[in-house]
Amino acid sequence: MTSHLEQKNQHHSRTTMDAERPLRVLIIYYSRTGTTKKLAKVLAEMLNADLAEIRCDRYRPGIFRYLRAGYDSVRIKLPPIRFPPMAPHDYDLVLIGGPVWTSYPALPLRSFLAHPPGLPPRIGLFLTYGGHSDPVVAFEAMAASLSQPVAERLAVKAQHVADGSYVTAARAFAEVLSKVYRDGFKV
Ligand SMILES: Cc1cc2nc3c(=O)[nH]c(=O)nc-3n(C[C@H](O)[C@H](O)[C@H](O)COP(=O)(O)O)c2cc1C
Repeated sequence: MTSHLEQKNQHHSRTTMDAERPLRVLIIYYSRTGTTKKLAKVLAEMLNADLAEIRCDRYRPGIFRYLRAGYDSVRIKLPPIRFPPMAPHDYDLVLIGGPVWTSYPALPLRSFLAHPPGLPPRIGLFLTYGGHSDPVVAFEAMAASLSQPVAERLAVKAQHVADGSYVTAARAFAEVLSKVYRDGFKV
């Protein structure tokens, strides 16, 4: 069944360049404990996007690995990651997201951004965070790793993912991206 939002997005997914083709969106994310994954999934539903998960065994859940994540993060020790065999460059828009660790993007995300595959000219960013640091620092670190300008960004507190209120913020973000696409990207 097509949801109201999907119908709306199909309508919004028109571009001045090609009025018939829907916006092709890829969402690339890392999530250690599932919070960012929940946000990525709801965004994928709203934008009719494909999902690509960055995986990293080094920080799989558990208290020891939590401590390891913090320890490595402070030392900027970039871990090996796995990324599905996808071609992000083939999409109109790529969203990249993950959690904040020690004020910066989580290390697996930093590993990805250190050697990204080809990316399209339009990028959006999203982060989840506990709330004890300002996500602006992490957004700026992500943007500094990219050669493309960032179209839009969204930060959601883990608590708001847990209580469900993140859906409103996710919808506003998805609608801005769809509208920007319909009206023509400025970046
Ligand atoms: C090692 C580590 C460091 C963290 N550092 C911060 C931080 O500096 N600021 C903050 O607001 N949240 C911090 N957090 C909380 C996470 O950003 C937050 O719980 C996030 O939503 C987890 O996402 P995930 O479930 O997708 O892994 C940290 C979490 C971990 C595991």
